[in-house]
Amino acid sequence: MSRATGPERRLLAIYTGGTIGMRSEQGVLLPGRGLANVLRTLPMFHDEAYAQACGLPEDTLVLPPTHANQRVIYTVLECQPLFDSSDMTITEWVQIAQTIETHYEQYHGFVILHGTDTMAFAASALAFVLENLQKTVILTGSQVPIHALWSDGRENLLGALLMAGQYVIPEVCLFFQNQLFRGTRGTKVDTRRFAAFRSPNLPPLAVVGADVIINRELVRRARGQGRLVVCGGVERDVGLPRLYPGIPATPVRAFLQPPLKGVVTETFGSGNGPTKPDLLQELRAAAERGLIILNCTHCLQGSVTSHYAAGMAAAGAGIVSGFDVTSEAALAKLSYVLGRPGLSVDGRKELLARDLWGEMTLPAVDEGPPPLCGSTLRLGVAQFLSLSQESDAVRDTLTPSLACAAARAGDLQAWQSLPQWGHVLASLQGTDLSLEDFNGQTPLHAAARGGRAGVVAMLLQKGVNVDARDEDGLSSLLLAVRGRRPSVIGLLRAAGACLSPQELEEAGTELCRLASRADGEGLQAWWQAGADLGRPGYDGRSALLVAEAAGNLEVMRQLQYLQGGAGGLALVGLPGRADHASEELPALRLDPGLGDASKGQA
Ligand SMILES: NC(=O)C[C@H](N)C(=O)O
Repeated sequence: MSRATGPERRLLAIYTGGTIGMRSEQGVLLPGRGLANVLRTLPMFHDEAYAQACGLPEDTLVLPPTHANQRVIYTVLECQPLFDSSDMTITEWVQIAQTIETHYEQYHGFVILHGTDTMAFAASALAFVLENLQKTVILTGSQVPIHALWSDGRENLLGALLMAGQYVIPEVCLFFQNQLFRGTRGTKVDTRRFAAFRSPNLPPLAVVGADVIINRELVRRARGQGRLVVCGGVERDVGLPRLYPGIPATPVRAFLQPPLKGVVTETFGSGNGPTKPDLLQELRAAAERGLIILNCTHCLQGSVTSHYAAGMAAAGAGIVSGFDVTSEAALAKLSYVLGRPGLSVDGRKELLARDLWGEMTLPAVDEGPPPLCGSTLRLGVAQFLSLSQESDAVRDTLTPSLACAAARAGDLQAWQSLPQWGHVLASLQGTDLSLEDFNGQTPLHAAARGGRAGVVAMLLQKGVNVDARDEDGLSSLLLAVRGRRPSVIGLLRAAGACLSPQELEEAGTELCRLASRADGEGLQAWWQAGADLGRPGYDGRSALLVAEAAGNLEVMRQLQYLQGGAGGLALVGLPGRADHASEELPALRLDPGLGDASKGQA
């Protein structure tokens, strides 16, 4: 991810329909034409004086200048026909992808105005079919038409334009209510509220408040170097049945018949389904015919596992686990994988089981040796760096990044034991332990972010600057808070690290967001870092009020306790692990009815 430079950024806004541009006719909402004309009348969307001074064409609009005095110039391409997104299919999404392909070289980024009802399906489909994507693509829309007095459309569209105009995030994303989600991770969760989307299994890529906070570690690198390619050959004969308790075998058999080529089954809990022999027999028979079955859970959060005998694994090896993929992304992935030419059934299953574009989290496997030792490539680099004087310049360039990578992997000890790293180690242990990588991050940032308490302790002991800020002004403490790293937070605080006045001020809104999501661990991290949990968010409400409004009783109790209000609750550190171990400790948890002796450990 990088910040876009240059005074003018050109975007193509593809308007496909959806509530954002709808008009009411005889009491119902219908897609409305002429969105660009509406935008032209709104000063936040168009600076007429600038457009005239530059002689911009009629169909081209320009936003007022950004903070960095950049201009986002955008052209609205209105599709014909416009859709309520309930009528959109993969055919339309492939057409949108082709439109992007046609105009790819002319624009820095793309915004797609789309109905919210199927926006998560659309974002997922685009994410799979746009290969070698190196520019930002953002879908947005609204719950209320943009021309209404009280509408979320203006904020969503402006946010999407500003994000696509100012940042190169080479992914298909979904922007709603100040949050930028990975397109394959979003899902619509509310029919009316402005916060209509969530990304239950992946934090947002960016959150927009007074500042734009980018979760850099989540943003994927541009895929491929080549030209953008649209994979139009997607399979349309795919289905998404949801199992329910007592589902008879007959409708399942009927559903699985040809020409269907693949299904995403929405199963219970962690991927379980009924174990009735006749039902399992239907699934097995379909798998043997070559029908591909991708199993995902109907739960909003969490992953398919093989913990239960009732798991779909009982149906035989034919079923592929979708882990924590959303149903929307699973369906798009199935269409994409089945549409790939020249693959065997097993080849397709193998592809489905892989995380292709960040759509799912694979279970942690035994990580083996830490990433910085043992790899042939890295040993090769080490050898190269320790060669001779000619390599000094290269070594100096690479050392900061290597130091950060080592710190993040928690691997300094293993590193020390490798003689080839002598050169690098010497510079790391020399005068400048605060070596900055290309993002301005120091090894302390990297270790804090990775939860490497052992490395943090070592670096602090060697006297690194505890308050160093990276290029975005972020401190190691803030990274540890965001990553919920209690041991690291403890170490940094003990070394005198403090959140900056600005970080403290912004904490209010973040605390409210965590409270609304019942994220006790996140709240505790802020508290541990010294944030005032009573600080109000952007709308003047405190986290406690937000938790109350959301009915999050446990969080209310936690907040009351942490703010010193409630009795009878205690913070309990996990036994025997409260010291500064070399790895991050599990978060402290709240247990009712225990003494508060361990609070100090937090
Ligand atoms: N809010 C919306 O956009 C809903 C509308 N029915 C659509 O998906 O097109």
